[in-house]
Amino acid sequence: MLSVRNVSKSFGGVHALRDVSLACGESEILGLIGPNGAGKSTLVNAISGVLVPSQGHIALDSEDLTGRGPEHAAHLGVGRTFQNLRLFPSMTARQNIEVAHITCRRQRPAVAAAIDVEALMAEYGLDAVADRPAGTLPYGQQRRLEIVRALALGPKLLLLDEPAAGMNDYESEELAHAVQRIRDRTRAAIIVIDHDLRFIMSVCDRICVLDMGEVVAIDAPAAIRANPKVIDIYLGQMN
Ligand SMILES: Nc1ncnc2c1ncn2[C@@H]1O[C@H](COP(=O)(O)OP(=O)(O)OP(=O)(O)O)[C@@H](O)[C@H]1O
Repeated sequence: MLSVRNVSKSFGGVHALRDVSLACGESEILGLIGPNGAGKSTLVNAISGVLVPSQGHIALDSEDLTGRGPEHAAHLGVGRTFQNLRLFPSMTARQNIEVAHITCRRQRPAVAAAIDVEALMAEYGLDAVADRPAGTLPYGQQRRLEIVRALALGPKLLLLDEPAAGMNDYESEELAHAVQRIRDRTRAAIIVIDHDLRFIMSVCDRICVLDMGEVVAIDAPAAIRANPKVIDIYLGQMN
């Protein structure tokens, strides 16, 4: 279980996160929404060790993640995708995935043994392009490759930063099913950031709304839709 306790982060005079607390349990899909600049990416960066919080604590099960760096987070089973893709472009698709699988094998060999990299690539339609450099693949395949790479880490916690960006309705519906399948199979805790409210409402068990670095509400999708503060922020976009 992920626990974020009283986390704040400032960049100079900008308070990107103010006293944020939340939890995400095994097999839970938690959405993270909020207007541009609300602090969503900052929170995910703090959880994945990319940023050191100015205050507060982050833990996965009993292991402290606070400011320990992205490698430490990966070793503990925090997998993530990025808003702007961050694959190793000159390595092949398979090599990108193997790097994550090796990390898992080193730290959690039993988990790694249960992951079949070839089967994962086939499931996500990447088997035919496994030997092509990642940077030469079409955008949609690169997005799927990032997800497969995160899965090859055997994540206990999976962070998906705008996975539906640039997708049409059909693709985002497929993605919603894929994310739920991942949860059912891996029992990972999953945090999803996205601006596509329909996607978020359909895929998440609970949703956390951030605004100006603060948690406005954390609740089930139906309650979020009916929350006056949230409606105010989204100016009627909820329905
Ligand atoms: N490295 C940085 N240096 C200075 N300010 C930053 C930095 N990263 C984020 N900020 C600021 O912190 C605030 C929160 O930004 P953040 O990117 O976390 O928001 P977001 O909710 O992810 O927004 P978006 O939906 O546009 O991606 C913004 O005011 C942003 O300008």
